Amino acid sequence: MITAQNVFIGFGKAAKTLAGALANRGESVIMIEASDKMYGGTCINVACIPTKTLLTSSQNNRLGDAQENYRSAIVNKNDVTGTLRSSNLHKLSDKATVTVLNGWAEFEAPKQLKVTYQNGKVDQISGERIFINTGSTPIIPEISGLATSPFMQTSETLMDQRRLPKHLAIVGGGYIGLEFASIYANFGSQVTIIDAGKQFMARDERELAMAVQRDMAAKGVEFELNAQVTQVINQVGEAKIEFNQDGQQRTITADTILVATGRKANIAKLGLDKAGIATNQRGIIVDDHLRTNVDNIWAMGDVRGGAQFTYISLDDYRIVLDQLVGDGKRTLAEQELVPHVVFLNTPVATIGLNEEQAKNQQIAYQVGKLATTAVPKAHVLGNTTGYLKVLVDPANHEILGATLYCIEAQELINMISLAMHQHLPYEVLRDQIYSHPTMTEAFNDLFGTIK
Ligand SMILES: Cc1cc2nc3c(=O)[nH]c(=O)nc-3n(C[C@H](O)[C@H](O)[C@H](O)COP(=O)(O)OP(=O)(O)OC[C@H]3O[C@@H](n4cnc5c(N)ncnc54)[C@H](O)[C@@H]3O)c2cc1C
Ligand SMILES: NC(=O)c1ccc[n+]([C@@H]2O[C@H](COP(=O)([O-])OP(=O)(O)OC[C@H]3O[C@@H](n4cnc5c(N)ncnc54)[C@H](O)[C@@H]3O)[C@@H](O)[C@H]2O)c1
Repeated sequence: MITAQNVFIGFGKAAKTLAGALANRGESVIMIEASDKMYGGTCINVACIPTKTLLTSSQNNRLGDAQENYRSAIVNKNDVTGTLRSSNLHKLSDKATVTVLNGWAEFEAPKQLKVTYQNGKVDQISGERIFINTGSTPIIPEISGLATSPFMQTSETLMDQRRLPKHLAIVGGGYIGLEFASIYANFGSQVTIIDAGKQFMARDERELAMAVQRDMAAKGVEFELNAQVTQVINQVGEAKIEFNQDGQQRTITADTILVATGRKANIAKLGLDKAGIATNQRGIIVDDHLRTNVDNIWAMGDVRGGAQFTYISLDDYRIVLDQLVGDGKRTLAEQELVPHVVFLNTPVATIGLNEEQAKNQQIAYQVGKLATTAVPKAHVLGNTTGYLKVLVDPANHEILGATLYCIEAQELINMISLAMHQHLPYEVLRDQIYSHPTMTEAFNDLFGTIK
């Protein structure tokens, strides 16, 4: 039996950060990670970092042979993820009180785990505290011929292919679908998004959705909305994808199908029932402090069935650390107002209310709007697509929300988020002295348009 004060299942964002913090306090830590290709977790190995690395490469590689550009981008992406994987491992494994085990963990009892290594060897582990951070996996919809299709890929497997798809059909037009569509269209694939939803970017205001759809279409991305895929027929060299759309049966062919229809919490084969840990259809049930129903067992990150973002997993670490070494006041409530970013050629970043929601909910607001083309730095960067829009409260002048569709929106949104969390009147951002030329200085003019 190997024992430690703190045992972590899964090397995710929350786990690795909390493990490091507890080890720095001299506590003993066991980190159990199923795959030696996943040290550091999903984000750095197969999700956020590789996709954003590929997006950058796809934007830079406009000349030359498309297939060769793609192949070298994959090699570069592997270099980036390999470097981060190694540094993430060493950040923990080099600490005196940390043991990293490479095997599959499952519960045998509330405080007891079994770890099975690749060679079949098994260790028994016990911990005073156990933290579950096992992440999520792609949902593969039950569509005849899809799961067994040799043309089917997930976000993870597609990024390991060194052959550029000729025609990439993406089932699902959410975060992953849109980001991969941008990347692969830039590299030169023909891309078709097939989404079951009636509305494109249903969570966002129509003005934004229409602008994004128009701009992606201009880059060659095709959209099939309100489309229920009924069957995949696998042929030599390509698949036929049949779908129902507005009462009509339609078919397209593609040599690669990316399934991007959401991700589900990784709770299978964890032995949660042996520990008596309660789950629902979304994942492990936790309270506002991320405690499961079993004492001294927490669940953090995607596995707890909340919003699936790395920065949410990181904040989960803060909530748990605060209980262990602080005053325990931090809860999930702080995660209610967070930015969201879709990383496209022109990124989309939103926070709080959009104008449609304010209207529908009859919330009083004033609006400020600026076309990206009015921002000098956008010209310097060579991308003047889009607009910036903010809503403010007419009574106290605080910011109610922002929709930024412009180059560098992923950075700008964090300053708006800060102002919202600090309850600053919008005039603070309007009258700030910003360095020049930057995208941030757009706030002088943007908030100057409030009326
Ligand atoms: C393609 C893609 C792009 C994304 N882009 C972004 C983005 O730009 N920004 C953003 O904020 N979010 C993004 N996300 C979401 C983000 O990646 C996840 O929300 C985040 O990585 C979840 O981290 P986590 O802490 O829950 O655990 P993870 O990082 O998923 O770690 C879980 C770990 O547990 C291990 N594991 C599982 N079961 C066991 C077991 N029984 N025993 C031992 N180990 C186990 C797994 O191997 C894995 O390493 C993206 C996701 C995808 C798929
Ligand atoms: N930039 C980021 O922060 C980022 C990037 C990628 C992924 N992520 C995270 O990963 C999660 C998973 O991403 P995702 O894109 O897989 O999920 P998603 O929930 O964002 O989108 C899923 C899409 O698939 C569609 N869909 C569902 N079933 C379908 C079916 N049978 N046929 C056709 N369409 C179908 C839905 O209508 C929806 O548009 C995201 O929710 C997000 O939390 C974040």
